[in-house]
Amino acid sequence: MPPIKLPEAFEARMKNFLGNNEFPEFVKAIEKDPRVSIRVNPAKNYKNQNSQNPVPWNRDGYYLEDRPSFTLDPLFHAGCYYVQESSSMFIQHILESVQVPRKGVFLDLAAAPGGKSTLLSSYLRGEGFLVANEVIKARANVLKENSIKWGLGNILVTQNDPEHFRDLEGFFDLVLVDAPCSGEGMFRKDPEARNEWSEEHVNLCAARQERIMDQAGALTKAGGYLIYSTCTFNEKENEDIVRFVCSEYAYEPVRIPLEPDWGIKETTIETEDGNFYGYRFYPHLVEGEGFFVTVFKRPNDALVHEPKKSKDFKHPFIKAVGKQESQKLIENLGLEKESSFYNLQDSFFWINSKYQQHFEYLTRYLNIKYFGVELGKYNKQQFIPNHEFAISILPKTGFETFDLDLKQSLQFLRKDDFEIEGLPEGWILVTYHKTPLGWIKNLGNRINNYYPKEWRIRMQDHSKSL
Ligand SMILES: C[S@@+](CC[C@H](N)C(=O)[O-])C[C@H]1O[C@@H](n2cnc3c(N)ncnc32)[C@H](O)[C@@H]1O
Repeated sequence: MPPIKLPEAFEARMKNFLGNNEFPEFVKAIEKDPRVSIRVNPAKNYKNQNSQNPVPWNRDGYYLEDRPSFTLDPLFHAGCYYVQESSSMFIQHILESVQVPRKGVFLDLAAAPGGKSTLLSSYLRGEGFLVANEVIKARANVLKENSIKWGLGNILVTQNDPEHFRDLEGFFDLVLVDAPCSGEGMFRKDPEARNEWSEEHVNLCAARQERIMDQAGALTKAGGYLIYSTCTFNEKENEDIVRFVCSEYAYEPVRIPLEPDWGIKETTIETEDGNFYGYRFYPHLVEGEGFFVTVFKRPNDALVHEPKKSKDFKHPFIKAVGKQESQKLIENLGLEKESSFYNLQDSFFWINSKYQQHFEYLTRYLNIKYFGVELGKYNKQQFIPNHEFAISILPKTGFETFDLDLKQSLQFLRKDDFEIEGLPEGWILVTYHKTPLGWIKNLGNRINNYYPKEWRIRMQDHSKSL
């Protein structure tokens, strides 16, 4: 099939922007196959086979030689890595070079499907807490699934319009807005995006980005950082939005160190408040897709919004678990002392006590889809563990484990029935290469498979996996 033609107006603008020498290189690169890359989850037990091809700006990122069948790799379902194009992984280089404190509360305002949220979650590790928000319901469900698979338990998934954050001015240590955009940088990876492009759509996106940034600009606390990114090339959605933010809010520029051989282009953006910096990723210069990112710092004398501590936590659905019952959970499940528990219906959820106050405060304002780790529930005296608990990085002491081979793992992930000789009776955590996949229960005469129905894999063909 002939490639989908690039929109004429887009071509004319890019030619003007890049110049006659560079433009043909850009077009040639767009017609090539995109480079597939993954970002490994450092909190999971994963032996990466691709360490010879690292992404230069992210120590967890690796290029693959071709596109394997991720669906048929159990470790993909176990959250051992995330398939993410490499330019987006630059966010980690920003966090590390600016040394953004890990102890904070971060917000990813436009988060689905969760590529950048899982990166932020790894950066925060056990120290900080992330609010991953997505306004569109179906996309928020995908974000929830990916947050659960990543497994660190430091994410609060919300489904809100940016406007709903208006009472949280000055609350967050870092706000990331990976804005919905016209997607010019995805013309290679997703050629259909070329058909959806028009000058009007660019203008529409720019107007929406202004609306989002008008809210987002207020949410960063004094000394905190605001990161704005898009996967598009035009200035209306990039540099002009940076100027808009500067016209609305007091921010300071942040310059990010680059290695010349990375091919990333720094642009200087003149604003009323001096020069800011944009980082542009072009497919003919970097091993990645089109991307733009800029970093702002909130002045130290700006607002700091501390969460107010209330004695009794009140929420229409979420209930705090009392001291005695919490102690029982800690002992029975072998969890750390610094654990706080909540009930949603009869299910128990875990969060790290370090961010209990922030979490409880946020529940007043936001529409919550998921938080921490859903552990399971008690049926009489018996604990019924949840899948979310199985694939989290929380310890699962006291449970039997059994390592499946590839065939058995795929049977488990398809939610098929299967038999294994010699298993003890009761709940068993099944693993693949020692990484948890989920629960089975051996009833003696049969084995029940507790893999979530809605996540089961349907692909039968056993072709090349990672
Ligand atoms: C570029 S995508 C985010 C990708 C994500 N950060 C990642 O790395 O996986 C932009 C997201 O913004 C959401 N969005 C659309 N309209 C929005 C709006 N008005 N306000 C906030 N987010 C919006 C889209 O549904 C989409 O999920």
